[in-house]
Amino acid sequence: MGAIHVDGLRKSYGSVTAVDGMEFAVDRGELYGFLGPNGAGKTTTIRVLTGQIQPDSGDISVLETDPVAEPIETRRNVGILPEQGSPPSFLTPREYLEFVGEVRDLEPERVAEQTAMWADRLGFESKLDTLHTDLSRGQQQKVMIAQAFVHEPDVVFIDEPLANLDPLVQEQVKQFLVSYAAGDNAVFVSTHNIDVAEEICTRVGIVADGQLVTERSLTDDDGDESLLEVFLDRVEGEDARDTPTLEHLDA
Ligand SMILES: Nc1ncnc2c1ncn2[C@@H]1O[C@H](COP(=O)(O)OP(=O)(O)OP(=O)(O)O)[C@@H](O)[C@H]1O
Repeated sequence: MGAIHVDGLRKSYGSVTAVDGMEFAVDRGELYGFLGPNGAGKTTTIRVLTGQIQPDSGDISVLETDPVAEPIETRRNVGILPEQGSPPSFLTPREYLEFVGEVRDLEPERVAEQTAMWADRLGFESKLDTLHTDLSRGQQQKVMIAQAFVHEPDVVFIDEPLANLDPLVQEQVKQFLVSYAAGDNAVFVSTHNIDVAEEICTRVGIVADGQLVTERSLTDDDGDESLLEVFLDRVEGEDARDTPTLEHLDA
């Protein structure tokens, strides 16, 4: 059984169909890239898989747990770095990571170790006791990365992992994600960044209009086309045909 399994997933918000028959599976050891344009249904899929919202239909499992029937158990097992998430403004990074450790039933010594390790790895030691409200957006993102991994989960869902980070930290985070997946964990990364996906992912699923339109292995020889070419062909090509041109406006 894979780490993540999705079959026939559907989710609408009123009259808007966000996810429309999504299907894929991710194994341990994979760094799976979920690549698609704005509004393709990536965040909605992650929110369903992490038990934050209920789907309309579909068979899904995460580490052999059903996120619909057991949302709390699912969230306990996984790490989540949400899109546009930020740590509570009224806590410091140290306090927030202690809180996360408590919620996740970690020993205080383990949390202290993890906090020191992450602060060192991402360079926020000097900010450990500063309120988040006084940290930059990038510094807050570093704390959010730390909270996703503090309990060393077997599956991690990450929405745009490199947003707001400087190039040096981006490199460190990319290398960390690659090594974390190689340690028999499943890392699921939603992104718009084709270059990053091509650089770090073992496999990529391209999403458009709430469906997986194609998948590509980046470890096996999977054709001559670059990921950008595959993306443009399968996604932008369709959008481009629908995009009104000046000639349409003149007509
Ligand atoms: N809470 C909501 N209420 C109504 N519609 C929503 C809601 N959340 C998302 N949608 C709609 O569902 C569709 C899919 O949105 P979703 O956020 O899953 O896409 P995405 O691929 O993550 O996009 P982006 O890359 O822009 O973050 C979009 O049309 C969006 O407008």
